[in-house]
Amino acid sequence: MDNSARTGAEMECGLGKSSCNIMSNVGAENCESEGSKKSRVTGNGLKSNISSAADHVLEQPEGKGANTGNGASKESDVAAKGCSSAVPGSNANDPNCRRGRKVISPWRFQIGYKRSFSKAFCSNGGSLETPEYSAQGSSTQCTPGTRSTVRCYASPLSNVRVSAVRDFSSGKGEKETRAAYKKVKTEKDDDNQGMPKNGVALAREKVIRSLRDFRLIYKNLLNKLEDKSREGGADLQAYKIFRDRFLAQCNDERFVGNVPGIHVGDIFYARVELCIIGLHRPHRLGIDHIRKEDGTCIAVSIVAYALLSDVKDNFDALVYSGSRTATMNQKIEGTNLALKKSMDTKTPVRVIHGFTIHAKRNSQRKSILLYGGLYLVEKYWREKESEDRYVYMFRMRRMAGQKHIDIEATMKSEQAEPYDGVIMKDISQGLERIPISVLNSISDEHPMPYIYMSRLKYPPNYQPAPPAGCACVGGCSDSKLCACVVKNGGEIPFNDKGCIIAAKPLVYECGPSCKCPPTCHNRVGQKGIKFRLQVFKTKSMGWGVKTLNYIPSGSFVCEYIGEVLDDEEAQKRMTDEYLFAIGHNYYDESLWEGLSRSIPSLQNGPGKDEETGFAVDASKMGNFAKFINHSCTPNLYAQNVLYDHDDKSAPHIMFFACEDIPPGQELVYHYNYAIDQVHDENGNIKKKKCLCGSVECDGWLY
Ligand SMILES: C[S@@+](CC[C@H](N)C(=O)[O-])C[C@H]1O[C@@H](n2cnc3c(N)ncnc32)[C@H](O)[C@@H]1O
Repeated sequence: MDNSARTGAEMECGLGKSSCNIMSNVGAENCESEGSKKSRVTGNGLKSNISSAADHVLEQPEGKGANTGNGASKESDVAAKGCSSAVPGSNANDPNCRRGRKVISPWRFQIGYKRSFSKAFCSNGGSLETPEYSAQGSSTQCTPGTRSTVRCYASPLSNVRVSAVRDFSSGKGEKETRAAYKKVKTEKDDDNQGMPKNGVALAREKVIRSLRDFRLIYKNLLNKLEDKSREGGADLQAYKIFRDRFLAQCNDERFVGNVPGIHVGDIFYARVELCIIGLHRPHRLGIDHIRKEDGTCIAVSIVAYALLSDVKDNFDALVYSGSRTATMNQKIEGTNLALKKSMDTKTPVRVIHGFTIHAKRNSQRKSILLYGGLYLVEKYWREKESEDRYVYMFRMRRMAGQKHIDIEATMKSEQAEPYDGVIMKDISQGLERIPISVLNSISDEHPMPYIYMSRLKYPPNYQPAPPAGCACVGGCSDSKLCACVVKNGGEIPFNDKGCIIAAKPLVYECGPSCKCPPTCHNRVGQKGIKFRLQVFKTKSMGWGVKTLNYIPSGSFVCEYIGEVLDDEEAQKRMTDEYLFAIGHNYYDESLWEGLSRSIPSLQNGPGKDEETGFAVDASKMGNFAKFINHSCTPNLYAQNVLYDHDDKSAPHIMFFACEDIPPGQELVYHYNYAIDQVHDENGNIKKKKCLCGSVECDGWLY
């Protein structure tokens, strides 16, 4: 069945026309469990017939393009013949020739040592409060020697004009700038000041991290100032807090040419952002310069404000009016002289285009700063501006050979506000403790419909024995009298803030058989989500999940929910994007090396239980965790947890934060696919490029 046909069938079900249409998609067991079906009226008044109290069919809003399905599946799949040759003894019918499954393992950077989340890495001691980003708070954290003062440039504003230059598009200009650009590249080795590749990636990561930290501080500050009519200068205040707090991240180095880590086409939202990353250091002046050893000054960057239409029409060629005071005639001195020197020495000048756009939804004005790349000053002249006032004009041309910038497309994505495009208020339709909204600010696509469940669905004949619970009527503590503490190797695995103390092959939470109260701090993952999370459309990896709250390291984030399938059934499934292999890896030395393994039930090696394999399939039924993407530098890790049964072959997969995660950050874990071990239904090795963009990316998802 193709995707569009499938969408049609599920919509019919969602509209309550036929409860059985969906069966062709979600498996016959739904039809069989008719007796347990509940009819639910969903948020928008549509009805869905569902197979358990915890299930929801997600409706497809009319006319929306869900038939494109999982955007991720369109990405770079490369199939290579070779199951039978590359993997010895394997072919499509060989049980070793498996399709893709993620496996549970701790965050890989923990391997080799015990990482205590709540003590060493939870900067907030597990507090759910976002760390305080205030000037006062941070100044006490810095010794005077490490603090620096904020540079405030109270100099007169430079006035900039961008206009079309009639004789400017000749081939000659382009040839000259191309040659000059080549020369710069050769002299500097590359666009990144001759840095090695890894250094470039690190520089990029530093830029991204700095901007993220600054924006968080700025946003918090603006929220606090809201009642006080948004005092001016909040950007500078935020900058001061940022510098106090993250001095090491500030780039005070002065560069001629491109600044490592900053790409042509990058967008910024405040002048101080340019200072932070070292693209243009003066906060107000339009021209930045450096002093050479011989004492002469050359200009290295300018900020050129203009109307959006002018920027669109004259991106490659602009006329910049020099720096001046409001009343005086301009002179060739100071930064104007520096710009002239750049012309004389053919020194490339970074140009940052500044303009204003209007957000689509509320027409609010938004200032944008766009890094346009390197330009050469070609010519300057004196021009009469009014009766008794003269200004200097500098004609600049973009050096050829640089990345093309599609201004229209850039503006379109910028016009969509970050919180524009919430297309579903709650994908869980009330099944989670906190609604999970869905945001798509880049297209009108909706997630592929699926049955929402907040609890695992076990195979019909699966009936594990209930666990022997503890008898701690008054609550559990680290005592040998608590059966659950003993099962955990002598300690409760969580601190009193509910943060996991260390990754372990297996964690036993207290469960329904225990006598302790629901407030027992050995009940964490079973209580469900406690942070505001959002499913969102990513630029290149289909859907993803991000947090809207600050998540302290070690916190429980969510469980991976889907249908629990035995291995045989899992092998039959055609889609494996959402398959999670469980219960297989307690004894894998490479995964748990150095981590606490003192779990009594694991001491005697694999038992019969663990030989039976299970997988959780979230393709047709599951929660929002199915949308969490992979990253080679994850901020979540998957933890085996047992609480409602004792069967180690089918543990719950619970995600915990392995670092403090700021609001707005995408949630990601390491899928741990074995490279070249994923096969399609014909036995061919399947390969997929990893698009996580991390500095330490391994290159391949599988
Ligand atoms: C469990 S799904 C994650 C949600 C998925 N993005 C979606 O839209 O439904 C796993 C699939 O997402 C895509 N994906 C996740 N992380 C990725 C990454 N780092 N690079 C490339 N593709 C990724 C791949 O297509 C992968 O098979």
